[in-house]
Amino acid sequence: MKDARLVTGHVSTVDQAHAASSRPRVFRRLLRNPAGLASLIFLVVISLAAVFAPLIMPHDPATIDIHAVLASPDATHWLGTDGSGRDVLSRLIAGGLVSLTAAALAVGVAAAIGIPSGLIAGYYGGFFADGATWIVNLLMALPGIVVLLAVRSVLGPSLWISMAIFGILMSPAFFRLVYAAVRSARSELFVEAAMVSGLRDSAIIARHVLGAVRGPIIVQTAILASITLAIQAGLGFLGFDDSTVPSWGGVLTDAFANIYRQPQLIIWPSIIIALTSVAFALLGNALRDELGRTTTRRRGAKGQVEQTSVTRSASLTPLEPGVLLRVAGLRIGYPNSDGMAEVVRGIDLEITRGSVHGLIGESGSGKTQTAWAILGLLPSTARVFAGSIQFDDVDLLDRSAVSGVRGRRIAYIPQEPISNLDPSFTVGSQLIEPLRSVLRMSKRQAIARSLELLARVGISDPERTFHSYPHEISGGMAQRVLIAGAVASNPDLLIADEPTTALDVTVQAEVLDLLREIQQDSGLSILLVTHNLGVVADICDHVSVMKTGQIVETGPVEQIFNHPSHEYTRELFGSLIDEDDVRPTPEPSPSRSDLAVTR
Ligand SMILES: Nc1ncnc2c1ncn2[C@@H]1O[C@H](COP(=O)(O)OP(=O)(O)OP(=O)(O)O)[C@@H](O)[C@H]1O
Repeated sequence: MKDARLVTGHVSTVDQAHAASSRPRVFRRLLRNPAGLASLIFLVVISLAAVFAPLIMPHDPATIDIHAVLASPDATHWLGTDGSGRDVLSRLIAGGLVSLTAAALAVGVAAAIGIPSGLIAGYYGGFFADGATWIVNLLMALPGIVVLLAVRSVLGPSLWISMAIFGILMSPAFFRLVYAAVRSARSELFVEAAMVSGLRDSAIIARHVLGAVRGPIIVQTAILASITLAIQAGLGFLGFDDSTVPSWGGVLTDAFANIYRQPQLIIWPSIIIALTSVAFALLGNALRDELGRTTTRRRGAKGQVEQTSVTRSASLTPLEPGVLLRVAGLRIGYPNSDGMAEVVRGIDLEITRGSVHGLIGESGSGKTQTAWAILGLLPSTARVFAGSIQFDDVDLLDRSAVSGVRGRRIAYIPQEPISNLDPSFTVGSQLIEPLRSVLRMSKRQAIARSLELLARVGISDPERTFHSYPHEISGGMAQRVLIAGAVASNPDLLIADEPTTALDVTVQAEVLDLLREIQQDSGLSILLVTHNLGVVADICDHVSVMKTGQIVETGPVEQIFNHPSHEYTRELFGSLIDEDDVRPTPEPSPSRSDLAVTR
């Protein structure tokens, strides 16, 4: 069952990663897509004609010729003349600039409002999201045409004002799309990993979240441009635009007015508007085909993790010498229909400097909740209603304090290595990112440090791994990469949550050896969350046994293994006999003989 889950997850991630890695080739693939290529060529030609209109128009589009009113197409006026004797071809060419600019204005206004608000609301949630959603619902409920009529009666007929208002009315389309995509991207493990690595929210949004919504935004823009062009022509027909400025809508209006006297006039603006709208829609579809695979991202195995809203409840006292982390009387709960479901029920835990402390217990016993509480990354719905977490002299229940040490003095190694790497970026790019923004290294320094770290975690070809995408490396290598990233800042405490669960048995052994070697070389402390007594026996100095939110037994590994005092611990030992995933004794690996993390 566990294997099936892992295999499924791996395939999914690889597929996405593969799609993501080919993003730079999206444009080339678009050119190979017949509909994409045709629509792109058409739109480029139309845009160039609009921009260079003064050079290619055969007549002045505003010149009225009362001797040639509603003339049929001939050698002088290729598409005939309108009701005022103006050259239709020239007016269509000149109107292209107005119509395309007006469409761009509406889409630009919609994007400028909808995208940032969707990003902020999706990423932070809370009051802003509630308020923004309320406004969006209001905008969607407004009858657009009535609003435009009201604006016209107050400000007069102006295509630009009408399109700007129309842009505001269309902004919910962007908001809802971006909001949903960001909520989804927000729960990706690689976004959580970026938070744990200490990156600022703005950097996470710009790099990981915006990347996830970029595809849908491009597609939505193309579709809205198509709609806006049609609407713009309709507005002209209803008399919302300025009749002195040539536009496709204006030409269409004139053609309708003279439909019985010169029916062919209706053909030209209709064709150009329809073709341009279709070209935008086809381009959007082609882009969606190329980018679509990268937009549906797999949700992480853990629940959605947000900045925790915790309540401090205990004052801190100095830690005894040698103690690095002290958790005292910690209680965590989640509101439910019965009041509060307590998932961590008053635990005490001490981690001494330079030791490996195992936190073991059955699934659901509260191990991960304890680890996330230490990292300050509990879900927003979690309530810490008693206790304290003190790391050196830092109160980890203080949000601003914990973000100051997370990614610097406290690092984290997750359970599913591949899912914790963003498939859109190379390994190297993800390693240098926190080094640059958290440790303020120059790009050159960060690259050198990353290569050095990759070598030190036993990767035989650091240069190649550095330039690889996550789907191009194995799970074991990905975990080594994450370990390299975690120890990059020379942390004092490393929290490893089931770091070997997603790996096969031989790789598990290698990763455990690596962790132990790094710990011994650098003297950092490790809190190792696991459900595997074999892992505890392998590398832990101390162990705390958790059951239903409580620590039932704690002490040196030898003591607990030789003289387990709690019945539950004895049961765990009983089950160990049945376990088939106890690691074999590893062969010494020459590639890691030179492991040493510089401090
Ligand atoms: N967001 C949440 N809302 C409500 N309950 C939650 C939430 N997250 C976790 N829990 C509950 O908290 C309890 C402890 O979960 P936790 O993830 O810490 O268990 P665990 O010991 O790490 O288990 P595992 O080894 O399976 O990861 C579980 O009963 C779980 O259902």
